[in-house]
Amino acid sequence: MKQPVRVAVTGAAGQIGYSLLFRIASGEMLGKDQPVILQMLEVPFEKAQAALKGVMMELDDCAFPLLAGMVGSDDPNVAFKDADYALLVGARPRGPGMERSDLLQENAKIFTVQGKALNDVASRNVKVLVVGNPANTNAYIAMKSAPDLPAKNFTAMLRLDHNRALSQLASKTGKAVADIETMTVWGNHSPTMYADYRFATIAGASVKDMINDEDWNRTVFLPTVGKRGGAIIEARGLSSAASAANAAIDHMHDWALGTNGKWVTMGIPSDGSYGIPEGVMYGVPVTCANGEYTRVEGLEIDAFSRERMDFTLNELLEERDGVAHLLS
Ligand SMILES: NC(=O)c1ccc[n+]([C@@H]2O[C@H](COP(=O)([O-])OP(=O)(O)OC[C@H]3O[C@@H](n4cnc5c(N)ncnc54)[C@H](O)[C@@H]3O)[C@@H](O)[C@H]2O)c1
Ligand SMILES: O=C(O)C[C@H](O)C(=O)O
Repeated sequence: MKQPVRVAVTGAAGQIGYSLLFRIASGEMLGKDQPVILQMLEVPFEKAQAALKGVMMELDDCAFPLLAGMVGSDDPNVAFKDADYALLVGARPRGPGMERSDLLQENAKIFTVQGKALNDVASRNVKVLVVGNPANTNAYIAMKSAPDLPAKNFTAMLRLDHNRALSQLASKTGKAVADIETMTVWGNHSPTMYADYRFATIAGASVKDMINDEDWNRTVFLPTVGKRGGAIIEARGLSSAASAANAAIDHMHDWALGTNGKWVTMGIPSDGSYGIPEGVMYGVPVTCANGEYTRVEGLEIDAFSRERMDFTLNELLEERDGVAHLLS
């Protein structure tokens, strides 16, 4: 049996937490041979702490063979202690009619505190995934607040957008989701994201040629994928939870266990390639192996793609400027 690893999850009593924790404890994230210790963080309010206790009681009641221990806390220094993985979910979610920028200031403060705590107490190899919105900028803030940890350890979740794009393409082409390869989503997890199927293939054939409808790409596909989060909020009255938890599982699973050469999308700090300034937390195609991600390099960027990639970049640069005062 492997030694247990420590998985910290913030916002553990929230909607996404409720869809996420049981799957981590059952081995869906890190493998059916990997014991885990769950270290769960919630806000220091009676209602949230009581709800967290209830979640922990239910985790107990599942008698998961891989659940080697549990910690519930309102202190980031306890929840992140020696953490090997940290899923930063806890944040205020967007309600109907709200844009992510409305949440920026409020949530930014959370991620300076949590970045510092990760810096102080987490494993030096901790893999951090930020889910709480605005995810890219929150990940950027956490990374900047943790100067002693490698910047590459901090990532933002674009996987839900990636999965949404796959489903739309499967439906359009009448093919199976599992058969679609080399799809990506560039930029910010927001409606400005650029879901790009120019390189995507199904059984070696080009998806772009198969669809052969640039108007559909621009007027149906891109807005559908980009605004899907808002559409779900309108329909449910709450932001996506099970699909978001599923994407978080996919992201961490692939980062830890590898993608066998398959492309997935991760928000990672830019190295300056594709004209994205260094350090910006930007969605790009990656492959994963041996616990590391590697950016897919050298893709051709045409004029339309450049425009879309710069548009989402500019939003990220504005968000970055909006939180600069918290990082000085
Ligand atoms: N990146 C994505 O693709 C994606 C997708 C869906 C939702 N989200 C975001 O995920 C976040 C969580 O969504 P949810 O539906 O679970 O919300 P929720 O309100 O149901 O749960 C959030 C939980 O976080 C807790 N929390 C708030 N601040 C905290 C802090 N400082 N430390 C620890 N816990 C804290 C709250 O008490 C609450 O229990 C939101 O920001 C939402 O917008 C991101
Ligand atoms: O848009 C939101 O706030 C919810 C979430 O980010 C989503 O994409 O479903």
